[in-house]
Amino acid sequence: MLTIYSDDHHLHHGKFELIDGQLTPCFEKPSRADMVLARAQKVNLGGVAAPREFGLEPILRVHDSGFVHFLKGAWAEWQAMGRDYDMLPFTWPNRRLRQTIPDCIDGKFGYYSFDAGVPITAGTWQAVSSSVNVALTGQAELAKGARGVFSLCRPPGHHAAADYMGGYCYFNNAAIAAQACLDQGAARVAILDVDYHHGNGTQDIFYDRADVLFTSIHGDPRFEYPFFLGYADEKGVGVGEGFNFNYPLAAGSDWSVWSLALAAACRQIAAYGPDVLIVSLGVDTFKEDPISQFKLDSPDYLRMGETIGKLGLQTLFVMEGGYAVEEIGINAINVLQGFDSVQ
Ligand SMILES: NCCCNCCCCCS
Ligand SMILES: [Zn+2]
Repeated sequence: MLTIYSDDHHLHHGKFELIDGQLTPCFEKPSRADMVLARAQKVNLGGVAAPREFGLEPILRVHDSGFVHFLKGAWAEWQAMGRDYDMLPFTWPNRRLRQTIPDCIDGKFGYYSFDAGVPITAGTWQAVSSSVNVALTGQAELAKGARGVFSLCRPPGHHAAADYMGGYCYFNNAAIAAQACLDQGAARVAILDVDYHHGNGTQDIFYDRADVLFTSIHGDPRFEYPFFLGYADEKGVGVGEGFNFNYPLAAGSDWSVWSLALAAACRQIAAYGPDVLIVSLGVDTFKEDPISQFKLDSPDYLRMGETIGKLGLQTLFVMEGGYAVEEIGINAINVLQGFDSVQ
């Protein structure tokens, strides 16, 4: 399987995130993607290609222009205030507060984010733009007929919605790739989000639409981030009703439980009959993940890939989370090798 990868992700390396009351060194760090690339090369998964440049247009097909232009200009605006350290938001427009965009950068940052997990640094814009190009280059390979392609995106994207970032995510790489499929003539695109955390951003983007089926298996929002979306009763709205399926699972869930949810999601995907499948590939479901509470083990990822491969769909794998850095490469590439093992 071909891997699309850009070194530009090294330009984004936040120092701290706020977790459980403490400023903690960022779990979302460059070594994550380095380890995945190294594993892909070690097992000769296939070629590695650099992304092509697609510009802002495909991003603006999914994201609000005010949001995009805020992110593009944020660092320069911050520097102009004499600040040379990471940007972090700290105030958000909660219930019954005005949804008016302030002039002050701290207010704008809060308006365009939903948590403190999104540091903006000097290189963030370049890194997130390249991460989108990695996803779109993978999508272009699929459009040329590839059975499976791996877009090794970093930063991840599934927590980012049209007009807010969060959870280490800035632009929603998978959603932008899905929209590109539709803009190029696909009638239906299915997204399977296997990351430990609910893909709230991806759900939000497509919630009122029938041309994208969203399915997600994740930690139950009653106890797990992102807390405020991801319940099983979220089925879509308007014409989108019936095209959203959430499979929240209890802490401690292992393959025996997780695989049942995968089978259910695959039944929905097969019934939907998509032209293409996009997998938001997070491997923070791993039993040793430092911020997660599922119990999948490395061999389970081979079986995950096989199950997805048996759907018989052209599939774009878009890298999302996974924070056990020593094993992230083994686990992510196991999925792709499992997929490739299905003829
Ligand atoms: N107590 C854990 C807090 C986690 N905060 C953000 C997690 C983002 C995951 C991206 S896949
Ligand atoms: Zn995650």
